[in-house]
Amino acid sequence: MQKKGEKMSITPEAVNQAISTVVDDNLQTDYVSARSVKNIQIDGNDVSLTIEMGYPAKSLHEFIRNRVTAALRKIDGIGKIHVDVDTKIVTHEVQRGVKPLPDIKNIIAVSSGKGGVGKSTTTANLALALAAEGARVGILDADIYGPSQPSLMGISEKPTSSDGKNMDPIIQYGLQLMSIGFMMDSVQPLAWRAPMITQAVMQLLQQTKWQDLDYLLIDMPPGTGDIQLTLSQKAPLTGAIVVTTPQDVAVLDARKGLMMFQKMNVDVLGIVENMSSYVCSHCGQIEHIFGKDGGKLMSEAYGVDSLGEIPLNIAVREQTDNGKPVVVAEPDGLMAGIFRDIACRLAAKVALKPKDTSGLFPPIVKAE
Ligand SMILES: Nc1ncnc2c1ncn2[C@@H]1O[C@H](COP(=O)(O)OP(=O)(O)OP(=O)(O)O)[C@@H](O)[C@H]1O
Repeated sequence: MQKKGEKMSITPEAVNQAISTVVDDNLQTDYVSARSVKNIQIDGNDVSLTIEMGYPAKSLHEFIRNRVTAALRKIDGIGKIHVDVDTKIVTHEVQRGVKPLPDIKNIIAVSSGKGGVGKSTTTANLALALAAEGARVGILDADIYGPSQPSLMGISEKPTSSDGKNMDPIIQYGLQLMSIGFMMDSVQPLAWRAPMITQAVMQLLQQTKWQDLDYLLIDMPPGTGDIQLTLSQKAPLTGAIVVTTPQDVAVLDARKGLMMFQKMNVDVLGIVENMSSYVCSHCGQIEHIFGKDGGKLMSEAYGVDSLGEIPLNIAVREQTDNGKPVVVAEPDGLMAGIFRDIACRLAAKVALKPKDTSGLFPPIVKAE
C-alpha cells in the first residue's frame, strides 16, 4: 500500500502494458509487439517516450501521439506525459541469393498480369503518397513495352551524368526517377531480346546514382515472361505487389504473376485492385463495371493481403495524362487519401518483414 505523501513511481512494465493496448491499423499489431516503443524515461510519475514508426506515416503522427497518450493516461497516478512520434525506415530482407543495394533500402516490384490495368498509374501515385508521408522514394520504370513514367510525371528532359559513369536520376515532385524509355527510341524495343532488356534494366538499377532511397518502386513490364522472371531473380526485391482489375481474365493473369513471385521466393506484399468500382459523379451511385471483389477473392484464395481498392475516377486519368498524378494534383482529395492508405499499408507490410542482416557478417573466406 502506498503511504500518504509517498511519491509513487510508474514502472516501465506499466507503460508497456498500457501501450500494448494500442493497435496500429496498418501494422495490425500493437506498438509494443512491433518494437516501436523507444527511449522510455520515467521521472517519478512523469513519463516520456518515443514511438518509432517503421513506415512513413507523417499524416498519422498526431493521431498516434494522441492514442498513445490516452492509453498512458489510464495508468493509475500518472503525471506528465510526453510522447514523440518519429519514423525510422530500415533495410529489410530480400530473396535468398541477392544482396540489397547500398543506396536503396527497399525495392518493391509493381507488377500486373496484363497491360492496361493501371500498374503505372498505381506505381506513380503510390510513390508520391509514400513521399508525401515523409519517405525518400524513387521509381525505376522497367516497362519495356510502354515506359510511361516520364509522361505520367510530366518529364520531357533526358537524364545526364555528372561523373561520366553513372546516370543521375531525374527529380520530379520530390521523387527520383529513371526509365528504360530514356535508353531506347520508339522503334527499338521490339528488336531487343529478353537478355538484353534484363541487362539494361539491371544496369539502370545499379548504375543510377540513387540518393539514399527508403523505397524504390519498379514499374515492371506486364505479364510473366523471361524479363520479369530474371528480374525477380536478380534484382534484390524486398517484395512485390500485384495490380489487377476485378475482371475474371485480369485476375486469372494476376494469379500467374503471384505464383511467379512465390516460386522465385519473392515476398508478395499484397494485391491492389484498380478500377474496382465507379462512383457516378451525378448521383453518387456505386457501379461495379468490371465485376466485384476479384482482388479480394484472389487475396483470400492465395493467402495474400489485399492492400486496397482504387475506384475508377476520371480525375485519376485526366491528371496522370496531364503529367501531374492525382496525389500531387489534388493532395487533399479523396483519391489522394485512397492512395495514401494503400501506401501506408504497403510500407507497414515492409516494416513487419525481418531486417536485412547481410551487411552484419563479413564474407567467409577460406583459410590458407
Ligand atoms: N483508377 C483509375 N481511374 C481512371 N483511370 C485510370 C485508373 N487507373 C488507370 N487509369 C487509366 O487507364 C489507362 C491505363 O493505365 P496505366 O497506363 O497505368 O496501365 P498499365 O497497367 O501500366 O498499362 P501498361 O502496362 O500497358 O503500360 C491510363 O489512361 C490511366 O490514366
